[in-house]
Amino acid sequence: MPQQITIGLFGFGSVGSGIYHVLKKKQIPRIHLKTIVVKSPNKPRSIDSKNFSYRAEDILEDTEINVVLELIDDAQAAYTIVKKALESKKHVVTANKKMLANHFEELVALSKKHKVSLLYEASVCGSIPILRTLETSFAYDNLKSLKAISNGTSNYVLTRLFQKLQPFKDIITDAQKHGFAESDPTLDIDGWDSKFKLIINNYHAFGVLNTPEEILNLGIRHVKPEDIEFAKEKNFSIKLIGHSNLDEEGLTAYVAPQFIPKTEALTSIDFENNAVEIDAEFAHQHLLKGKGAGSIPTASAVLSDLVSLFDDYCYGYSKARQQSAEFNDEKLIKVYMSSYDRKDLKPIKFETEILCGTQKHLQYKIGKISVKSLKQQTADLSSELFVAVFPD
Ligand SMILES: NC(=O)C1=CN([C@@H]2O[C@H](COP(=O)(O)OP(=O)(O)OC[C@H]3O[C@@H](n4cnc5c(N)ncnc54)[C@H](OP(=O)(O)O)[C@@H]3O)[C@@H](O)[C@H]2O)C=CC1
Ligand SMILES: N[C@@H](CC=O)C(=O)O
Repeated sequence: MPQQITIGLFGFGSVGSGIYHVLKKKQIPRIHLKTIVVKSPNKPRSIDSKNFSYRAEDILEDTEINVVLELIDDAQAAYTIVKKALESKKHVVTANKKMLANHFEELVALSKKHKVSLLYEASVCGSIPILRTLETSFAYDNLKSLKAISNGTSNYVLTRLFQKLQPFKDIITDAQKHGFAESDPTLDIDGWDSKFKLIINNYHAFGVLNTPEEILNLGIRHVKPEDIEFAKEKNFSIKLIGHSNLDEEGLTAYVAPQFIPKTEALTSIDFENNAVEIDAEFAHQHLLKGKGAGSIPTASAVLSDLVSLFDDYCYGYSKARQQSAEFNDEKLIKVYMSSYDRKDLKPIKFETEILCGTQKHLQYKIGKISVKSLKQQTADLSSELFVAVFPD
């Protein structure tokens, strides 16, 4: 158990500055923030520039620093930092889901080899303690499904679009101002960020480790006013969902917008809030909800990881040890797709076509298709097709 936590912090953006202020406010005994490393020497800062260094070695080669907080927006640079930190036997707390999803196995193995903790609660659903909950409360229950609204930016955009018609890019600008969006917001709106989070969730919930390449991610970029009108008329909301379902045929997992009946709890999750709906064999249904993005709420998850180091906390990965579920993308799902141009609907071939229709100038069709086929058929689409999962 470390007697003293001496922190080296990488990044002073939305999350990095958040944890700085939280630590300053809490003044926790035996926790000392020693060094902050950022990238750009000439950037205006909210605190004195003498607080900053620009050399990673100032943290990585400082033997007094025993904990690295990795809170930067560059997944490749983060990988290099985290790898070196673990190899130097420093504990790591990170919020970087893109880095984790791409290097999961290697980094977890490194942390075990060097007997240090690698914690990342903030990487999935901001302030919601989902990973700790899966690890502790559901470690020996059998999870049947996990549905997550895990991207605050997309949920913020959809909430605003359902409130009133407004330009998509103006809402993204607001999400950036609030510090919710990734530096590259296409990660948010095209479902990549949700996919990285789904990969992390799946490992803790089902013991299945997917690669980013094998998971379908569809986003909300092409949602149109008529799609929203259609949803409202039918008493649905539209949410971007990371959906994982385990049955005797294996684990089906994908990220896509979904039409959700207004009677379901997930429809009430608005703005940057996130939620995770779990269905487990013994515990039945649970819903965790809370702020999924933003400076201070995300910092709270970083803080909880940090203080847990006093108890030598590290993840047990019990599901990975217990289960050997196979990933299965052959499952058929019911899908809605729409475009102003009927030609855009043609290239996607359903297994079974159920319905074709129009909503003002919008053409749509609904049918059944396997997750695998949908992934293959939407891979190189250049059209403005909006695709969403439709309830059975
Ligand atoms: N924003 C949010 O709500 C959430 C973000 N996350 C994750 O947290 C991480 C940080 O996000 P966020 O705070 O929003 O990002 P920001 O863009 O607000 O800040 C990024 C920070 O990283 C620094 N940085 C970038 N590259 C380097 C480098 N090579 N060495 C040192 N510092 C570097 C930047 O330095 P400089 O200031 O000099 O430009 C900046 O301070 C990301 O992985 C993100 O996905 C997770 C949950 C929620
Ligand atoms: N960009 C992300 C930040 C938190 O992970 C989001 O919008 O959810």
